[in-house]
Parts: sequence; C-alpha cells; structure tokens
Amino acid sequence: MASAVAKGRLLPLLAVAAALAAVILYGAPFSKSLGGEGCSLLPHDHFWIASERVVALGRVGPAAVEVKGGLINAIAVGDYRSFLLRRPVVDYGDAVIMPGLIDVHAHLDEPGRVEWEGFSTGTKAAAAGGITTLVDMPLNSYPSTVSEETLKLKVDAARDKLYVDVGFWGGLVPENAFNPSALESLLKAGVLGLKSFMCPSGINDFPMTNSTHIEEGLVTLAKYKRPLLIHAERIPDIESDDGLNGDLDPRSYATYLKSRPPAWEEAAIRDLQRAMKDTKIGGRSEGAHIHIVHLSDSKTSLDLLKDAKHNGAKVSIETCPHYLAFSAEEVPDGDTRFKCAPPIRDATNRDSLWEALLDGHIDMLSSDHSPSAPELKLMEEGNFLRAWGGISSLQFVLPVTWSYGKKYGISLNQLASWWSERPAMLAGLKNKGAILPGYHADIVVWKPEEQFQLDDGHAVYHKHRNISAYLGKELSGKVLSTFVSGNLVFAEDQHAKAACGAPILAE
Ligand SMILES: NC(=O)NC(NC(N)=O)C(=O)[O-]
Ligand SMILES: [Zn+2]
Ligand SMILES: [Zn+2]
Repeated sequence: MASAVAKGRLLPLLAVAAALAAVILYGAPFSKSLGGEGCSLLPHDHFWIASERVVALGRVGPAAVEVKGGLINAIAVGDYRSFLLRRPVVDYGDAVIMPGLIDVHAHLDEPGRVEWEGFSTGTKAAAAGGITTLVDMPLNSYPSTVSEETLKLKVDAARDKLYVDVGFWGGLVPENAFNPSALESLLKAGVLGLKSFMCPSGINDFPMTNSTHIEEGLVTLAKYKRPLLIHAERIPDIESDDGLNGDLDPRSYATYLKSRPPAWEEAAIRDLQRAMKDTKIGGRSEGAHIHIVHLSDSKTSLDLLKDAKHNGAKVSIETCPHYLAFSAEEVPDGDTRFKCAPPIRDATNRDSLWEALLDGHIDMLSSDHSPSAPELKLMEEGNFLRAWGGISSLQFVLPVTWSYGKKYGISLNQLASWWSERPAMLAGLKNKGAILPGYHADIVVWKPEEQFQLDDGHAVYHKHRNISAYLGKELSGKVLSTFVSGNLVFAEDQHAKAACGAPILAE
C-alpha cells in the first residue's frame, strides 16, 4: 500500500526509515514555533499522531504524521507501529485522521452582537466540531466589516478569544463599491475577500448591492486576486404572485417557501451574467473570482452557473449541510429553527444538490452558521415570516455531512476536498487544507462510525443550543481530537485552557 502512494506522486522523499521498508517518510523544509502556555492539551511541540485511516496524499490508509513546531513535518505511510517505538506518539487506532475543516462562511457576530454568538463560544464550538479555521462574515456584528477601521475593531475584539484560526471577509456595500481606494484600504488591511448581498440582508448597516456595484468591486478585487462572495437572491422585477394570494399562514413552512422561490436565486444569477463574464481571461476583472454562497436551487440557477463555468468564468459554488440534510416536506410548521435564506427546498431539489456536489459542479461546503438571540427566532409564535433567518450548525457540520451523505456514497477524500482543500483555495490560505509536509498541523481526529444522539446530555458549545435545527437528531461521527497549528485544542470534551488560535490577515 505504501509504495502505491509513494510512486512519483507527491513530495520529495527526504528520509526513509531504513530498517522498515514498509514505511515511507515525506519531509518538510521548515518549522514554526508553537503558541504559549495553556494552548495545548498535549505537552509536546514535537510528536507523532497515527492511525489506520489517515486522509493524506490522495488516499486513506495507515500512516503516522509528524508534527513539529506547529507544522506537519513528515508523513510516514504504511505500517507505522514499530517505526514509532520510543517516539512521543498518539495512536488513534482505527479513528480517521483528516485535515481540519475550513468553514468559509460563519457569522460570529462580534463585536456588537455577542449576545448572538461571539468569538469565544463560536470558536469553541468550531474546535469541538473539528473545524480548525473559519472565515467570519462581515455582517451581523456591529459595526459591519466594511472598512479598514471596522476590520480593526473585529481583530481587536477577537484578541485572546480564538480557539481556532479565524480570517475575515469584508463587505462590498454601495458606500464603498464605487470607491476603489476605500476598497483597497480594506483589502490591504487584510480581509481575505469581500462579500455582498443582492437582496436585503436583514442588517441595517449592510445594504444590498446591485450588479453594477458588483462589477465595479470586482475590478479592484482582481488586482488583489481575492474573491467576491455573493448572497445570490434577488427580488425579480416582476414578481409572480403564485400561491402568495389567499390565506397566508405565517406558521406554515409552505408559506415561507413560496415567499422566496427559486426564481429569486435565478434572477440574481441572471443579473450576474456580465460580472461573471468579466472574470474570464481577457475580461475587465480577470483575476477576480465570484463565489456563490449557500446555493439552494439545484435547477435553473445551478444550470446557469454550470454554463458560466463551462464558458470560462471564474466562479465557484458552495452549499450548506442544511440543504443536504433536510427537505421542505419534513420541516414542521412553526419550527423556525429551520428558517434560512434561501430556504430549504423539496426532497427532489436536495437529491439534485447531492448529485451536483458528487459530480463536482458544487465545489465546497460551508456551515452558514447564522445564529441570533433566541427571542428573535420567535420559536413560541412560530412565525416564519418574521423570525430571524439563519441556521445554527457550526459544531455539527462534520457529523451532519457524513451522516446524511452516507446514503449517497460519499468518501472521506470527498469530505476533505469539500471541507478543507477547496475552502482553503477559495480563501487563499496557503499551507492549510491538507495533511502535507510544510502545512499547518490543523487536524481533526474522528470516528465516523460512532453514533450519538444530539440530546440534552450532549455538550454543545454554541452560545444558544436550543435554536439549532439539528438538536434531537441521531448523528454518526464523533470528533475525538482537534489540532490547530499542532496545539491540541479539543479532546475528550475539553478545550485547551488558553485560546491560541490566530487571526488570519491577507498580505
Ligand atoms: N444576515 C444573515 O446572516 N443572513 C444569513 N441568513 C441566512 N442564510 O438565512 C445569510 O447568510 O444570508
Ligand atoms: Zn447569505
Ligand atoms: Zn451567511
């Protein structure tokens, strides 16, 4: 098995344990020092972790991973046990060792709305769920991250509160879209890219943009080679009133579903045709990249995006676990925990989303963790039209993707691609998103087969556990350990004492 992987595939072979022909060792060129006191539950900065199922180098199999100074230093592929005698090693048996998840779409709501989530609880939940990096959305905090100054407020608010690494998206809003120097100062200050809405965002200081704002913003983004993430729903110029006449029961999920039809996603994507074309080689914003967040409509909207990609536009697509796990048919009336925008659609739509993900038309997954204060979910009243829209899911996305994906035959390598490799590329995170020598030792160790009930006895680190639509579900996939830059930040239902995650700022 070892030699099959080694054959000319990847990195230079720096050393081979001569006594053990079965072990192939890949080495890294440099190392970086670890964080300080209390950062890790493991008292070493040089150690090995090993298991029968390491997801690395394009395969899943027995291997040991050497972690040194926060980086992956080497990978010994094959029968590692005798090789590791007398070395500090954690042998995880048949648990899976996989790259940590990178969640490119989470709303942590700090500063300004810590009563919704906050950096501390949000990143503790991430660590407990095997997420090692997340990128925070520019809205739902107050103020929104739309300028150099407001980014500074974010970074200041995050100090000493991060249990995992956190990057930041900035906002593209009408106020800065036609002002390249304002956008440049935001980009120079370190946001990893920008995000905009094509419909009202629900947040006053984050107004929506039209396609002209977007086309202008992309020209500046092209210079920096950073992406624009777009919430692609737009109220069509002529709204059909299908089904929206007659009695509207705001507790009925059908009412909500009809209020945001696939035509909204389609209208936004049609409106983006010119912007997408501009990203092509030779186009006005060549070098820029459009990323469609949380795609729900797997029909015309997806077809239009597939065409754009096929014609050379630089476009990527994400969807979220809730669109893959749930269907409109099963959302109980009045259960506003399931309210999000765009909405969760019918089961046929869900199956087609899975198909598109498996076929590579959808590139990656994200949580779109968007909690609020519980009162705003109006759970007693159950009013879908007035409740806060957003699914609370951060800690659960790995077991959810796995549990609901099993019946579609997903593999561990696909999980690593959708949750680590592709998101790292989107966010421009070099040295993250894979278990490779020289990369950050950002790793999740988990047991896919272990089932658990997400009941009252289960530790949930989100600020508000009861607003999550996943509560009460039986899931498969228990996270044992999470490493961020070699620090064991979560293990056995415990977090490291100190919050040593790093803010990530683009250079
Ligand atoms: N203001 C929000 O957080 N909105 C979010 N809400 C959802 N998805 O329901 C989003 O990402 O659009
Ligand atoms: Zn959105
Ligand atoms: Zn969102």
